[in-house]
Amino acid sequence: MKKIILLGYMGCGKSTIANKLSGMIQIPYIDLDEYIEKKVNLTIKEIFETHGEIYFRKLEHTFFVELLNSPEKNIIGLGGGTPCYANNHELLNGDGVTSIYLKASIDTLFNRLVANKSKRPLIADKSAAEMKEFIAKHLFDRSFYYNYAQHKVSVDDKTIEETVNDILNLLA
Ligand SMILES: Nc1ncnc2c1ncn2[C@@H]1O[C@H](COP(=O)(O)OP(=O)(O)OP(=O)(O)O)[C@@H](O)[C@H]1O
Ligand SMILES: O=C(O)C1=C[C@@H](O)[C@@H](O)[C@H](O)C1
Ligand SMILES: [Mg+2]
Repeated sequence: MKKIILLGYMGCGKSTIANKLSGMIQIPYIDLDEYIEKKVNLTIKEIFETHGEIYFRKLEHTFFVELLNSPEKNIIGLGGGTPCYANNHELLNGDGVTSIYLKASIDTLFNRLVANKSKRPLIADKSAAEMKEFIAKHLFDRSFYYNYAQHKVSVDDKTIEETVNDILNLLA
């Protein structure tokens, strides 16, 4: 089986869905953000604060390529911005990869992120009104890259189990 890559905007459910899927199909899940944090022994927030976003994007590319080149079968959950930098979108169609965009509407993302923004440096200091505007613009810019995924699964108004089932059907 190919490596399964889940991508999409912050809060679309990559970590939640990947964890559930991993348990069901018995393939290990690696979260790229967590992988980077372990490799450099800093949280994402600390990397942004200490070294800035450009440095983070370089790390993100390096470790994404490292994971793709590893021989293990696994599910890789990307960071929300991973496909949008360093030509990472081209890697979504490489040999040995099944890439799936978890597509969420602005409202779904806003509702999930508004109460849970502190670990996400790009939105941590925004008010609710600013966040909605930010998500709308950002999602518009990023959709171009997300659409390079081989498959798209809509997550709006679905339970975790329903989304996982949609993915299992794609993989069948
Ligand atoms: N049906 C659902 N599917 C997935 N996640 C859901 C669902 N309903 C609520 N959530 C919640 O949405 C929030 C965001 O999910 P999660 O952290 O998995 O997103 P993410 O895409 O990994 O975000 P990030 O890119 O910031 O790591 C979590 O609190 C999760 O519990
Ligand atoms: O959307 C983004 O650009 C980000 C999403 C997170 O997963 C982290 O990778 C980081 O906070 C940047
Ligand atoms: Mg996550």
